[in-house]
Amino acid sequence: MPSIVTLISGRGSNFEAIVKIAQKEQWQVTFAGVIANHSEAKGLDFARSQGIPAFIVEHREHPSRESFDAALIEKIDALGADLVVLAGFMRILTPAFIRHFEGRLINIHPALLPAFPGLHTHQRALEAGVSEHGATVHFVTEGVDEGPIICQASVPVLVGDDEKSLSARVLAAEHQIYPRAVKWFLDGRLRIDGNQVQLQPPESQLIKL
Ligand SMILES: Nc1nc2c(c(=O)[nH]1)N[C@@H](CN(C=O)c1ccc(C(=O)N[C@@H](CCC(=O)O)C(=O)O)cc1)CN2
Ligand SMILES: NCC(=O)N[C@@H]1O[C@H](COP(=O)([O-])[O-])[C@@H](O)[C@H]1O
Repeated sequence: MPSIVTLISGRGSNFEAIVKIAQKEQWQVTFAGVIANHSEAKGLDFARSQGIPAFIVEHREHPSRESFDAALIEKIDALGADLVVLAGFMRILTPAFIRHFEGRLINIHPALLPAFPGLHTHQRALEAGVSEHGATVHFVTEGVDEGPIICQASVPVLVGDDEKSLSARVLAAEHQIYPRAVKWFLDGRLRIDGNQVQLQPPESQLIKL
């Protein structure tokens, strides 16, 4: 049975959405563990409530990114991961980490990449005056938020939106598309052809909500 290790930094709502749909649809998958980069990550509480092993690898206790990432690799390998899911994980990962998990490391980004890579995407979208925003699931590569796109969903930016209202609308979209992308991976439907992700059998990778 394939196993997933999830990395979080905060509330872990994407992780929760994946676990709940996996339970509802009775996926054949093991959630081998959740790892947070600091102890205040509330998503650890949800993991514990579900009997999913929860761990903290405190990035502030490491002298370098390389040291932190090496500790992450050791923990993830000890748990066993066919897929590593970044879910609100807020640390840039080193080339060594990327190489170690290449092709089985995914992330959800709160924007329609390639628009708005990095942080503070909702505020930046509002400041840019875009009429649509959204979320992207992608394979993770050394470059930040540059990896091959697996799927996306768009949401409207409404008159009167602020960062709170827009982020909530995007987050609701994330909770729909991330579980879909994880299941595609688990079902062996994703192939990377150069920088393009091919889904077999084909279906739209721009998900209608
Ligand atoms: N090598 C890669 N690492 C990560 C990627 C990636 O595509 N390549 N995706 C990110 C997730 N992410 C956006 O989706 C993201 C997370 C964090 C940052 C960032 O600047 N982090 C700062 C610390 C910020 C903080 O602690 O609040 C940092 O690491 O110095 C940018 C983008 C996950 N990693
Ligand atoms: N660059 C990474 C990033 O900004 N991730 C974003 O963190 C939020 C909290 O996720 P969570 O509720 O799953 O913890 C989500 O919107 C996710 O897209």
